[in-house]
Amino acid sequence: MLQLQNFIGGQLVPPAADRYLPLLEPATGQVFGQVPDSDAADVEAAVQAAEAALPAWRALPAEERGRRLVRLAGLIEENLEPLARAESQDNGKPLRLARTLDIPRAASNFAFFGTAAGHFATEAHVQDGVAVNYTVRHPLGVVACISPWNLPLYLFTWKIAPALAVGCCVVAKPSELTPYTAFLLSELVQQAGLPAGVLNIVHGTGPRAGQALVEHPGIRAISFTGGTATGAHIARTAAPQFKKLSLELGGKNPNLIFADCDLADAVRTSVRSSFANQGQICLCGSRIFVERSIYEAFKTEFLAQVAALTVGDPLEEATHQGALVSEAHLQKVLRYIELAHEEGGRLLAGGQRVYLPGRCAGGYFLQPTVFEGLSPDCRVNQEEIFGPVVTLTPFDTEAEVLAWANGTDYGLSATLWTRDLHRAHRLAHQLHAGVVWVNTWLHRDLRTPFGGMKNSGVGREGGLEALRFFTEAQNVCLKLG
Ligand SMILES: NC(=O)C1=CN([C@@H]2O[C@H](COP(=O)(O)OP(=O)(O)OC[C@H]3O[C@@H](n4cnc5c(N)ncnc54)[C@H](O)[C@@H]3O)[C@@H](O)[C@H]2O)C=CC1
Ligand SMILES: O=C(O)/C=C/C=C(\O)C(=O)O
Repeated sequence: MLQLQNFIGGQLVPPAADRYLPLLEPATGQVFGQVPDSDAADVEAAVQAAEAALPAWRALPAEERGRRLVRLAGLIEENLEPLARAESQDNGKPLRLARTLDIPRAASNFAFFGTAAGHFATEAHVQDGVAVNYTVRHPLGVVACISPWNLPLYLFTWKIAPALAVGCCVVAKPSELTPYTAFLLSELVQQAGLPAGVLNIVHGTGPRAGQALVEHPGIRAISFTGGTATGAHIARTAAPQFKKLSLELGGKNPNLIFADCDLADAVRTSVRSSFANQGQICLCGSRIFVERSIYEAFKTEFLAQVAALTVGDPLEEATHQGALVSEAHLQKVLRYIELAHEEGGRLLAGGQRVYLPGRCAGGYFLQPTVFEGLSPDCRVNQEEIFGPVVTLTPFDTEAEVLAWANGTDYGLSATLWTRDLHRAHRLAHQLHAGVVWVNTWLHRDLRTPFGGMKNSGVGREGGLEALRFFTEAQNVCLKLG
């Protein structure tokens, strides 16, 4: 049986306590491997390896660090198929999605930040004739990157790449539910010529390995993506040690669909933003507000396209909807479906667990689910479900829909559908969302600031924001004359 290992000091090593957790395939419910159940001893070894590697890594010219990261991007591209298969097996997502989105984006993350390393510049502030101040950005040192299960390699690399690019050494922990591609990355890291200890990967649970990592005094910064409750817990642990924090948390994202939109595009893209990756992307639009004059037309076409989504074996090319990540997560989403009924929602589509025949008989499948008739302030419209469940609500005025869109504790992303440019800008600036898409969704440019307002997070990832996050700014003031 497949047995994953930690990657510490350039070596694949078993966990110190020799304890393992089962690794389940969500599409079948079957165990297909074991993942280390690491603890504080493994974290200690990883931090020590990172500290030992730090002086040489930070001293390398940025272009040279960048070259190694670009090489790693190339190796990921060369291994697209095995990585995509591993991601699909581990997470339950359609193989097609892993092949076209997750793994290519993991390669882009390294290529982008590898290249960015050589373009990263600092500021100078000249006080005419008096002094010149210039900023030096020192790598923070050893940092922790903790990532979730929904986009495993995509988000794991999104954090690691900028940290390595600026000269930090990393101890990274992927989700214990989806560690397979991070393990495969260990092998590619060696081939890319990253020196031993520059990137260390410790597998295990949040409460044991994750907590030990967050608490470790040698860790100078934590970049975390995951649930809001976990983010709050990490912040409470890290704050007394004055660790720098980047928290990318949950969302309850609105789609605002105006009557003057391109309806066909709005429907097609809203189906994707509702159900891509089984609705398990923090950016998925789960509250769909439609201007009343086109509500029925939108609903009819939306439901027709939802009915055409195939829930099936993630390995099949025809599958649109794979399995949810775990039985526990499926049960959580099913409880929200019950709650939607209790809160007075009318079920328009789905609502049931799917039992597939054959290989996938034990898998965690759910129909794409649509409700209408729920008030904007009910729990289903307020809490992050993180699954294939969306609500439709008609609106009458811009002010009304803006209040509803902003009326949650979250503020990650929002999608506007309108041909009126004035309205698009007016509303975009008033939306409490770190990312606003107009007439598109999940259109990513890796240079842009990425992150959420309110309970959706602290700080921004992407481009210069990420490079700056992993550095300590120092001002040097030189008196002139
Ligand atoms: N980006 C997002 O928006 C995500 C949101 N979620 C939401 O969070 C809910 C809970 O999902 P979980 O799998 O429990 O996500 P989680 O937020 O607990 O897990 C994310 C990562 O944090 C680690 N972790 C957990 N506790 C930790 C701790 N005390 N210290 C350090 N690391 C820790 C986990 O091992 C994993 O690597 C989901 O139902 C979903 O609503 C989950 C994943 C991603
Ligand atoms: O950076 C992106 O393109 C997407 C990020 C998605 C998440 O952070 C998430 O789903 O948790």
